[in-house]
Amino acid sequence: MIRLGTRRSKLATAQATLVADALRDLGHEVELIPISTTGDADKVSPVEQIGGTGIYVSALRDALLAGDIDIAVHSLKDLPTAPVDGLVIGAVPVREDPRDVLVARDGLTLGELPHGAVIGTGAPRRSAQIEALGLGIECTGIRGNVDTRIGLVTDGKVDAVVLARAGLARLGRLAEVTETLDPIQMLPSPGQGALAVECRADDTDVLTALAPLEDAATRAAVTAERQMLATLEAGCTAPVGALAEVVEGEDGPELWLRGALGQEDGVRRLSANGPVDDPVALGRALANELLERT
Ligand SMILES: NCc1[nH]cc(CCC(=O)O)c1CC(=O)O
Repeated sequence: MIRLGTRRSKLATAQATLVADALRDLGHEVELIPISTTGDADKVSPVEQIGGTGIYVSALRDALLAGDIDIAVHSLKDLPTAPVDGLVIGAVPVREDPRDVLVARDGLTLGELPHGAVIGTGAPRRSAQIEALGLGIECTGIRGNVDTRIGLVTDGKVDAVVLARAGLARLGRLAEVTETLDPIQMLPSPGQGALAVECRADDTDVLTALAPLEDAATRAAVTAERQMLATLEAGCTAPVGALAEVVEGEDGPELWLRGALGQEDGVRRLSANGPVDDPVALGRALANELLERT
């Protein structure tokens, strides 16, 4: 029996169920164990104020280390980049669409929103990239789950919200999307759309069970994105967008990484290519290039 720990939100439960079903298809018995996190208990305070995105994962990690659960399913973008002693990401399954989407009133796109329109988003990465478009669109901080955020548009509290396409896909709510944002304008959060299945580093049975869920291309991409973030975090606190993809280069597959760094006077964007088997070097190099030009 594999005990799978999950947050209680609809999205977390949907993601946990995806992993549980994949493991059951492989012949394993899986039990879902819901766990409450600080991020779920306080849905009002800005995430930065109550400890950053790590608030969503620390309770799950504690349960893993205590042996109360065997695996934890996280949205990779919510997982802090610092490794935890005794834990590893046992599998990174194939990624959903990593892009952000707009859910706007009256079916509007970003380009159709009027000057002075208000977009609800609590993510500095999203507001920095929207403001850099120079459209006179304002961003206002919001929190809450996907239902709450879409409800703000339906109730006329904001003109639009920006959400991860992957979350809406997993909740069966893609019909609400009014525009999928091109990464040229809106680079997603490092790891967005990907899941991390975390387990104890010495749990060989579980590591063996998780191996078939692994997608090598997704692992390479998110490793580059997260290394870029980790290197930038050491050098600044500005908002970061990143997206890596395995593309067909002249000499076979290579990794293409795009990065965005929010600055006071706009958003700096750069990209770089590198070998698929060294995503860490690529992420570090692009981060250093972004920092050098700061
Ligand atoms: N910050 C919360 C969060 N964490 C993961 C997702 C969506 C799923 C994903 O990106 O994998 C979301 C919601 C959102 O940003 O719209």
